[in-house]
Amino acid sequence: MASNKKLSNAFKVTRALDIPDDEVKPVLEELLKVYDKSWELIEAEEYRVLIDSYFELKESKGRDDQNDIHMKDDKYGRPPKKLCVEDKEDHVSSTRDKVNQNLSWVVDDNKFLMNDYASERHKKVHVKEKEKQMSSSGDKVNHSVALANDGDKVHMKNYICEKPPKKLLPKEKNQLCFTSNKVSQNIARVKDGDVEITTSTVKFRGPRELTSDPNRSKRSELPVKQLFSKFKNSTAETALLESYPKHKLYGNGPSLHLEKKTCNSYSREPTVGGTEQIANDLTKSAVKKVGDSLHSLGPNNEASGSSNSNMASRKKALKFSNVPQKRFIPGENRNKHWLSDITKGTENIKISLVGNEELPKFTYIPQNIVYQGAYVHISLARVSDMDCCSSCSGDCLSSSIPCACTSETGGEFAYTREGLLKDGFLNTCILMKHNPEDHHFVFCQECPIERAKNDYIPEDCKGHLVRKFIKECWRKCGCDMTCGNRVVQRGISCNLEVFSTAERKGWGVRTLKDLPKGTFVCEYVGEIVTNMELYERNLKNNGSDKHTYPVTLDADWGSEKVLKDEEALCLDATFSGNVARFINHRCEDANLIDIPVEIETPDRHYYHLAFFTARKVNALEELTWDYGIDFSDHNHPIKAFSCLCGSASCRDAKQKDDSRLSTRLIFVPSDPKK
Ligand SMILES: C[S@@+](CC[C@H](N)C(=O)[O-])C[C@H]1O[C@@H](n2cnc3c(N)ncnc32)[C@H](O)[C@@H]1O
Repeated sequence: MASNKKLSNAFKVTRALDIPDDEVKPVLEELLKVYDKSWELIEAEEYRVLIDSYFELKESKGRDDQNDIHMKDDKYGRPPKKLCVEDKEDHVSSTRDKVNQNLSWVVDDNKFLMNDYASERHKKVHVKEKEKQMSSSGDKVNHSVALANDGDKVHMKNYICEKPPKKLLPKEKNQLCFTSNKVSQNIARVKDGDVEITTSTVKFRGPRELTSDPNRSKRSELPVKQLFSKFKNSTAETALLESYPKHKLYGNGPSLHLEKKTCNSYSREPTVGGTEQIANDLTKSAVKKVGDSLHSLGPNNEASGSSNSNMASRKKALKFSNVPQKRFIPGENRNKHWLSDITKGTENIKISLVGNEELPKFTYIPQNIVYQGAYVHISLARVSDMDCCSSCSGDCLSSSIPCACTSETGGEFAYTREGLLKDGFLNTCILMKHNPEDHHFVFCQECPIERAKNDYIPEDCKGHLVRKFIKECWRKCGCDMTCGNRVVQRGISCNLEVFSTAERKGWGVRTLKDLPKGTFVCEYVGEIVTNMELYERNLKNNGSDKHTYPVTLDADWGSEKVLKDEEALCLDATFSGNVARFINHRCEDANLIDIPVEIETPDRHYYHLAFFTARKVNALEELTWDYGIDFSDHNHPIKAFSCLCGSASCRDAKQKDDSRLSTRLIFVPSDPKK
């Protein structure tokens, strides 16, 4: 359908609700930006997102207007008396642990200590008592951030007024206020003694897209003054976002992540790493030492020396890093969630989450990580010359002679030049998984699974499916990262979304674009635990978790007689994992297949488990894989869920039918007449 037609269809719906076209248009534009021009998501559920977004916008404007009126009531043009500390906490609070991000300045022995619990940074600046006042200037300002001190506390203030005050009034000094979704930015500098302080007045309009400006990190080098003059016509966020080094936004600290919002002026929850982070950094860059009085910062921007408050804030920060940044959810359905990037910037690509399930509680990790007892030994010395292609260069796939890394796949690369898994290889994997023959199973002499259940008299091994491996080039190979035999290690490149499934399976994953057969989607990432550790986790959990997230890396278990505990490994994404932890199960005809991939180590106790499309998958289709569950195994340590996959070959439905049938056969009363 042409866009015009789509536009007029959308207007038809909104007009029916008496919403003028010109008010709908900007909302639509933003949604299209966020959804990468995908109309399907906007059209879904009778334009639900559009309508919700519109009303949310309206609601937030209403709130803003009220704020403005409140401000104007003050005939002295002073900042409001009570500026919603509660609001701030409310907005910043995370949905998971109710941890709030707090940004405040505390005077500690005549020093300013900036506490930023989310980024775990502390700065101490010596300032004389009289230097604790900050003023801002600027005529067209209606939102200010300033510092106020009272007794032993100095707070960051944020208020709205037509002109920022020259001097903070004593009564206002105890107010901590840090909310806003609007207005403009102004930075003014006050020099007193040897300390130069910049105050900022901020106009928040919702963050911009952050990824595309290559000059951003260069700009971040600009001194504050230059920065300000460069951006004096922009909003604070624009200025900061544009000047902010990307690694700081998307770097190690998940909470440093800034996000794009659907609409400029949606009721803005001052978000974790959003508004606060900006103001934090504004202020950090703003407080500039001219003499010797500034405390030196450690390598991680931490103030040298530690204190109890440092420890406390560090603890809070650690807790906080697990928490997904909650975003607005438009409209009446307050249970609906939207996160623009669950990966917190750790993947190549953002992965959004939308839906009304309880928000997931886990830490996003883009790569597997050893929990405790697992033996994963990665070293170049263990990669023999036979196991790599050190004489190759550039892209191994461009050479007419297959390199040593193809030995695992019969002297042929597993991937095509287009980066897809070759049909032949893929079809064999699918066949082996779904129609395994007897010789596709191996049996361990002493199975780690049975051993974990009973150390003394383990039962016989139930068998493990023999798997075909892909082997990718790696560090000891002569080729580079563009090599066509390095697909999984380059990470996710598909546009994925976590969403709530209609079938009550909880969260699921869907693709936002069509995917051809053989596309690498993502790997299953989690904590690398030993089979024994997993067993103990399951015992502790006692089946109370609604959803479970472990996979066993048993593709090579049969090749060794007895595996040590630390070599029998599993991946558990319950507490830490990547997007794959949301992929639901489908019996037999799932559209993804999991394939073992050898990358860093030739020993097969540890390998990667990668998902490839088993057929062409259409945009918005849910992605599924067959967990390989035996629904009739009631002795399994993890109780199988009741399968809602809806597949015609659903094994759970089949075994339930079978058992119903056998029950009926037993209990059907015999006909007395016969
Ligand atoms: C790896 S998680 C998948 C993501 C999960 N739906 C969530 O909300 O986090 C596996 C859990 O999802 C649910 N699940 C997955 N596939 C299912 C299916 N076909 N039918 C019912 N529940 C399913 C089960 O609770 C299972 O323990």
